[in-house]
Amino acid sequence: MELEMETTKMLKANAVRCIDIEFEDLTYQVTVPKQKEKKTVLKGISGTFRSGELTAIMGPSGAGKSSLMNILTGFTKNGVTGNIKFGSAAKARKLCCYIMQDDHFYSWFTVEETMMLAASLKISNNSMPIRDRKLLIDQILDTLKLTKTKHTRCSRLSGGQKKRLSIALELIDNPAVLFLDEPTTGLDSSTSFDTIKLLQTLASQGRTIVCTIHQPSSNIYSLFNQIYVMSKGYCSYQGTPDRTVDYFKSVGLECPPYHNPADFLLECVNGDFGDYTSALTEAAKKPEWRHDYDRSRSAITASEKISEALSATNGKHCPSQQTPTSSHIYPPPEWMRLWLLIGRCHVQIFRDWSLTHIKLLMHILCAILIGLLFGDSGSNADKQLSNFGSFLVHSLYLWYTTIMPGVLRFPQEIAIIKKESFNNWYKLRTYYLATLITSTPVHIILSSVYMTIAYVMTDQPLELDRFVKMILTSMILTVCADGLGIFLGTILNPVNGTFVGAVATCFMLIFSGFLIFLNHMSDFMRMISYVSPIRYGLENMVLAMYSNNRQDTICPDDVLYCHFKNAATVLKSFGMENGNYGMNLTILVVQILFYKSCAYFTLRRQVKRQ
Ligand SMILES: Nc1ncnc2c1ncn2[C@@H]1O[C@H](COP(=O)(O)OP(=O)(O)OP(=O)(O)O)[C@@H](O)[C@H]1O
Repeated sequence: MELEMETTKMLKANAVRCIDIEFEDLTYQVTVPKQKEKKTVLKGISGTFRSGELTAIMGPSGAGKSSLMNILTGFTKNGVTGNIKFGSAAKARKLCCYIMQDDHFYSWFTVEETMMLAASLKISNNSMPIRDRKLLIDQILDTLKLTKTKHTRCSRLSGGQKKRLSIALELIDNPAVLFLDEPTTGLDSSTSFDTIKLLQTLASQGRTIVCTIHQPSSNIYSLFNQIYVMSKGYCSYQGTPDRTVDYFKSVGLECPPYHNPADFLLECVNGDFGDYTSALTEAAKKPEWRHDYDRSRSAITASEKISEALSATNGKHCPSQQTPTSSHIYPPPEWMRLWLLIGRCHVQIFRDWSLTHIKLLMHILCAILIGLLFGDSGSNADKQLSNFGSFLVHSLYLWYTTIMPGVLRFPQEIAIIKKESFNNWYKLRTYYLATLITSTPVHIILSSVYMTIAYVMTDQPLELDRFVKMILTSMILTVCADGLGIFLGTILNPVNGTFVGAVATCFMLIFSGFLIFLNHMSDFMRMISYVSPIRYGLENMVLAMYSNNRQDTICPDDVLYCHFKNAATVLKSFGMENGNYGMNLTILVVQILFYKSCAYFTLRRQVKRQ
């Protein structure tokens, strides 16, 4: 009761727009590899999900429940025929939100912070000032019994609290239609009941709420307004829970006394009492079993009727589909969302100390270790070959420590990105840009710290232009590694991504011009080496140190002959005398743009995938 009152209070500020979903003769075909004929997943099903009602889609595994949800939410478009109508709304997709089975949040944020950010991403300052947004959040959290967890980090919430937070986040902009994929999975019976009761309350205020559910208990089953049963791609029943037993009796299936009708229903469509699929499919088409039988005979629209009923019984208001909403909530402009997402990424970087602090510490320690290992190789004419080796170590170290986290970045976040971009929190390109804007400075800082320490410790010439060129090369090479890493992360799973990343790095190393000098490669092999970013990085480090009239290095007194004393000799011996620093840098930048653009398109493909 208290729950209902609070929800009503919240919704006074934001009236719900009533949207009925009607679909007719919906067919969905998929191509199955190695099979000539297409597989028909949905076989001409029809139905209506009314606003103000809570509908459960039930059926055995493989019946087509998720396929139906994905089609209605707009996730699946290919292979679908039939008509789908979302009331009178032109842009139906924008009115729905989809709460997926698993609840994914950024673990470093508290419930309140997550809600506040979602509110800022969904509601512009002009349509609701920040003070009102805070009030709205408090009301939603109160309604969903999450007030006590306001300052708890999302990762520490229980399963039921996570589910309620998922719902709370989507309630911020008061969607007209909510789809939920198995909202009770993983919850105990009491929490499951509370969750469905909450959905029932939210539906009774005018929303259209549709969820898939497996084997609900009898008390949960009775909370639904409509049950839509699917079996083998057909609709086997669409009616109220209380008429289920009579319905199955009409086709000769008698429910034993004291048996949960939901269990009986599943046993029937599972074929436990024989194959009744065609009998049930035919019976389900009869209007008298449909839950909206009376309404379909009435002249007034369903929404108006619900609106009337709600006004009469609960005093709640549900505007007609033709009437605009009483309150206008506008999303903020995309640049504002970009700003907010940059803020979120920054907070995440600083709170996830493993991401930045450990990396920084490792870079410092490794630079010192490598510095100690190579000693005065930068100035000692007898150690110039080792100095060349140190450049390869720098290139490889920066490349490897960047590409691997890159491979893992998006797979970890894909579920959150999918959820947030699908539910219109932001456009994918805004999110992608925000991650690039925040991650690039981190790579620049980390590579500069590493290279500065290594440069000084290996006794390289203390000339500003050479130092700047060295730092610039290491920065660009690091950002390039990040580009390839995220590209691999968007096309491969983490296991394959790390494997392919490691193999690609090995080949880039082979073609870098150190293990086999560029002038020792055949023309064809040298052409392949032009693909390797490590080649350009290494060549640029060598050019930064040895080109532009570099003074001879010092040959120690105890060494008779130092072949690499002269910088020109070094360049000639390694086949880099014709190298062009600016050109190499440009090629690296082009590679960065290529990898990062490809990564965006592959990420978009992944996000759009079911
Ligand atoms: N893109 C696809 N390619 C091949 N088969 C598919 C595709 N999409 C769905 N199917 C097949 O269609 C059938 C229905 O799948 P769907 O996921 O909709 O079932 P479901 O009722 O949601 O099952 P569950 O309850 O186990 O999640 C399954 O046999 C599935 O393998």
